Amino acid sequence: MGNFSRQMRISSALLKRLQSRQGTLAAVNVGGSRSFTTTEGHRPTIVHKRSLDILHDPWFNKGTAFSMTERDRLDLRGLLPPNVMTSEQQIERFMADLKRLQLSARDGPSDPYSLAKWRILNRLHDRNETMYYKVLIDNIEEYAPIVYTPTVGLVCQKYSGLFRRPRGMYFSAQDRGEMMSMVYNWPADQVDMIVVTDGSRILGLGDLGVQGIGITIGKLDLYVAAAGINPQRVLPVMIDVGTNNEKLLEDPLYLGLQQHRLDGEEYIAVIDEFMEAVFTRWPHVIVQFEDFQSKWAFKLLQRYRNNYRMFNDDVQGTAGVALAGLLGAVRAQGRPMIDFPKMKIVVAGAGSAGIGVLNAARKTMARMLGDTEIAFESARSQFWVVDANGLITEARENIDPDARPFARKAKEIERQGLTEGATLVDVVRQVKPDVLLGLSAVGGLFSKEVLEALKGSTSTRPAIFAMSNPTKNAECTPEEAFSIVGDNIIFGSGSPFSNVDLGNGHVGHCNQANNMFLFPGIGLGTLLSGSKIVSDGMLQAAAECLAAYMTEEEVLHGVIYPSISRIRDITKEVAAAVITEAIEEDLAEGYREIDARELHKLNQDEIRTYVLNNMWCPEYPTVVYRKD
Ligand SMILES: NC(=O)c1ccc[n+]([C@@H]2O[C@H](COP(=O)([O-])OP(=O)(O)OC[C@H]3O[C@@H](n4cnc5c(N)ncnc54)[C@H](O)[C@@H]3O)[C@@H](O)[C@H]2O)c1
Ligand SMILES: O=C(O)C[C@H](O)C(=O)O
Ligand SMILES: [Mg+2]
Repeated sequence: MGNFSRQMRISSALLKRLQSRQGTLAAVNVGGSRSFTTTEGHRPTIVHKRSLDILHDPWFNKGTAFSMTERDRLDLRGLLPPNVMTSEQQIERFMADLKRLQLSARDGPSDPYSLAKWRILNRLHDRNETMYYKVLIDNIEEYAPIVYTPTVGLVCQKYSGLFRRPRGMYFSAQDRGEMMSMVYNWPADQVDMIVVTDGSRILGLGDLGVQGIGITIGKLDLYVAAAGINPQRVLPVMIDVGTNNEKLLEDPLYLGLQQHRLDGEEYIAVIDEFMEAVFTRWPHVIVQFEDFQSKWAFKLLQRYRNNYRMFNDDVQGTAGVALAGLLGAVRAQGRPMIDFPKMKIVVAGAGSAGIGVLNAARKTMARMLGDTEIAFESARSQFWVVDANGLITEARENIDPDARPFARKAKEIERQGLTEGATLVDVVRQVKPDVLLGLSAVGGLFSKEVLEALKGSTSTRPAIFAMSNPTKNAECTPEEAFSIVGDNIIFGSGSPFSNVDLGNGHVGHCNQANNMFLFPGIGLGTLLSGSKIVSDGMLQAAAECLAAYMTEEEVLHGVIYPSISRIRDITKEVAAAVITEAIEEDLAEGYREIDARELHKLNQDEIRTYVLNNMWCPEYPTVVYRKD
């Protein structure tokens, strides 16, 4: 017998009658094996479970076909994407995906079987979490590109077809006023890490609406694999406030709310309600904001960062990773780090990521120059920022307030032979920068012409960071960079690429400049320090730890970031640095049985051991049954 024929609906009128007759609150457990005949002549299916237990039970699960009243009755609200589907729609979605399978499995960005691998891993994740994480940790280099960037981008794009079992929670614009109770539908009493998105800017792929949940799952996979956060204490969250992606708005198989995005006060009210709800149920949780469009990324960060344990990965995590790369590029030229304020840096992209990097780099330069206002002002002139409209100058109309501090002055650019809106190639040609850094989400932006222009760099070893994700959005490939600019360059990309064979036994090293080297350690360090906020100092400590991680020899060989196979070790180091800083700033309040006073007594090695001892490892525990 198929699932659908096994399912019988309990009408809400019948439910009320049953409840009043039996004095029970829920539709489950009604009458044991007794059965009632509904007005439609159907008999209800008696279930002895609710919440995730139902979704995980192939006998009773209807997935997205659970009606809203059933979702309320069975404590399922928030555990499914918001769009209720008919069984016909479910089948159509499944069939469309099945038909696409062969094609889909072949269009992985660099690996033709990436989606097929993702499906197999995902099924293991659904069946056996311990085994899944063991596979992931032991083969992180091979499978990070599948569960994380770049394949996760493809997964988000194809989420409608790939969706099987829900993972994580969905809060939608329709849940206003309900979130405080909905959070109790999640089965875990302890949640350490939430990664939340509103799906508005997923990697460089734009607005993917509810399908963006995939990125939060991928980030939390790294939290478990790299930081050893217990997988039973992570929660991926999608806040569905609608989408402005017209294709999804018209797609009958789309799983999210088919309305335009909420904006302004209405939008903020939804995010506020979510924050209040999760921090009420789990006061010690850390919330990582991920892939929010720039318009909201900064505003929400300012709104919450002083009152909640939260940070924005794209703004703050990326800033730290890029900063570590910039310092690495100075070291790779054989110069002391203190020379950093002399670097000329051209940044393409002035969104949440680009501006985050610019602010962090400017502050670091200013600190190195004596931390005065004059130093801060003089650091500004090391940056040239190019966005979709070209070079940003003070002459720009309607300039974004976050970009304004980096707008070049008229006098300066005149001297440099540049004008408002100058093209990237002209800027590179005139400025002859030490570093060209891309966070534009425009694949191929560092064209042959731009790279040719970079050959005129005044640096002995120019650095190119093509940081946009996923692979097809990278501003250039390492092959292009090494072949056009020269063998001596430093190269980093957001998504993984292979090293380049330069001939004569030489290898052009491709670094992965991705925030994955920081966010797991920032989260773990914050958790274990017990700090109530994620301070600028803690973020700076994380970045400096990453910058100092590589040896002199590695850096001189162009290796400025660790390989992903070392991600657990670098994460431990970053977490220890974050804890040390939290202690120094008197923010550390302790974690579980270790209190603030004890934390203060720990030396560096003891802090590292403390971190290691608190990292979850994928080993089977002994399981016993107890009736409670
Ligand atoms: N490697 C990492 O760790 C990392 C971290 C965060 C974000 N990213 C990537 O950075 C990219 C941007 O993210 P965001 O949140 O800042 O996005 P965003 O959409 O807010 O910003 C994109 C910026 O690029 C500019 N841009 C567009 N076309 C351009 C062009 N032709 N020339 C120059 N600039 C152009 C836009 O004007 C805008 O300022 C994404 O691809 C994302 O995946 C990478
Ligand atoms: O997710 C990534 O791989 C990095 C970053 O957070 C991004 O948005 O691109
Ligand atoms: Mg991101």
